[in-house]
Amino acid sequence: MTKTNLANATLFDLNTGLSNEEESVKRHLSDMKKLFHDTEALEQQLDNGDNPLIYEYYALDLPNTAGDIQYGTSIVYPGTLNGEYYMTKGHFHEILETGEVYFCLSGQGYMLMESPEGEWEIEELVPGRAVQVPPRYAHRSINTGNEPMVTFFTFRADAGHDYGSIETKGYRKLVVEKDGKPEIIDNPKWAL
Ligand SMILES: O=P(O)(O)OC[C@H]1O[C@](O)(CO)[C@@H](O)[C@@H]1O
Ligand SMILES: [Fe+2]
Repeated sequence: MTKTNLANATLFDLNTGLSNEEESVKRHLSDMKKLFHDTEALEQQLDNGDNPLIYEYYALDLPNTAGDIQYGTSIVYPGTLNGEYYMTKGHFHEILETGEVYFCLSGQGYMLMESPEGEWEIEELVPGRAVQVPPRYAHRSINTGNEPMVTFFTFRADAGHDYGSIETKGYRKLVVEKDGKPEIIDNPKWAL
């Protein structure tokens, strides 16, 4: 029997979601310019020299042939921009028929999902809850709590990321704070 060297393992902190072994990808407010609906409030905050870290995640350097699986953690920090909760950019996969699983380790929020045809889904993320994103659905995680929201994700490693329509049009739905609680509203800026 030959011992191969193909397996991969990474240690993540169960509370923070962070790993000392790898460098995370960090997205600050300045990376989210067209993604929050109140672009004026965003520019104002940046002009005031306030550029908070909105989220970070791991894009591990793993093999990505068909059959390989990518995995990592994602950490969305708490906060709002004029009522819109901090969130990830969100994306489709280049291989559109790709599903993905997120398992919430800590914090609370939602996974907002949308197909190219405009069907949408939303699932709550709380510690211990696993959410399967269906194939073809763009997905964005949204932190509606007061603590960092940590998820573990896994999906086919060759799927790629497609930000095209998200960066130009956004999502059809937004999750905003209303009377201290999350509310789903239509994106006033979304247009065909
Ligand atoms: O592409 P976004 O919206 O910045 O989010 C990145 C997240 O999605 C993933 O790409 C998984 O599809 C992770 O790497 C990460 O958690
Ligand atoms: Fe994804």
